Amino acid sequence: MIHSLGYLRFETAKLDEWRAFATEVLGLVATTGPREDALYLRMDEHASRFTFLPGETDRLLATGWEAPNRAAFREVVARLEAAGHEVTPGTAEEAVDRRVEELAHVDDPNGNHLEIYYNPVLDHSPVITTHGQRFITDDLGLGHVVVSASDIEASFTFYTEVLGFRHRDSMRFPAATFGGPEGTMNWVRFLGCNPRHHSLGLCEVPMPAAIFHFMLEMEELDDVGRGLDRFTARKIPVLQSLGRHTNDKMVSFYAATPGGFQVEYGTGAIRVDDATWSVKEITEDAYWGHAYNA
Ligand SMILES: Cc1ccc(O)c(O)c1CC[C@@H]1C(=O)CC[C@]2(C)C(=O)CC[C@@H]12
Ligand SMILES: [Fe+2]
Repeated sequence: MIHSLGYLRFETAKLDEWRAFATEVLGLVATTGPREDALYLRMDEHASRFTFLPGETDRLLATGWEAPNRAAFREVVARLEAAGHEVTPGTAEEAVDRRVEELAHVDDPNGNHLEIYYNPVLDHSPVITTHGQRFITDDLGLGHVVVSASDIEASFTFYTEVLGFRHRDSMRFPAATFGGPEGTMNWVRFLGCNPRHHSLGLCEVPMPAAIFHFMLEMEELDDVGRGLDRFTARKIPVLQSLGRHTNDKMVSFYAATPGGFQVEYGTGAIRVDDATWSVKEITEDAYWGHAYNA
């Protein structure tokens, strides 16, 4: 139903900081786009995977979810409407700005804004990343994103039953980590829509729509190690040290972005076959590493 996480759109009060961070530290490729005042970033042949619009605040404006074709796009819209969600058609101008054929807007039950689209425009010029790393994208989408879900049951139903995401696994964490009551546990649930283990994480926290992190996956461990060196050299806080996740087996670290949320920079994740996958509860975030450096 949904093919992949296609793009992320942000508002930022720190556009110049984001431009330097995204290109020099993350290694994304700055490109031009319909708006002169926006920052567009490429990872692959998609014309833009990340768009930053200048504004007053730093926040995620939309997760862009790609439908594989027109029929699938129409079906997703119909399913959303049948389930009682308010779907707003994107305008022709919005489609030009996102460089897709058509899009629709909808909010998830916790206020995170989604754009569903199909037929993205490609840019066939070579993707020359700043540090020569290759991002693993294409049919797996740009990576993954973890968002807040104050009512995680409602969001879980929305993404799995309406949009067709598959539950891959979950983990409990102390609610007190994010200001919840002492002694109770909350869920983080990992959902996929293609062989990438998760394209979306839902984090049960008593807060409004928000992004925790986005993840970029690279081909080589050296790409991640060199990335870690760049964060260290610039004294950008690394908030969780290098480690290997117990669910998708990714080796990654987490660091601060100019937006106040985090980036996960990793490699080596497994691919999932829905025919044989079975849902699990993991009890540790990592086999080793991922130490919190608060
Ligand atoms: C546990 C885990 C597995 C794979 C991932 O790609 C991944 O990001 C995580 C951690 C998810 C999650 C988070 O992003 C917000 C803070 C959370 C809820 C914690 O406090 C523990 C797990 C963390
Ligand atoms: Fe993650």
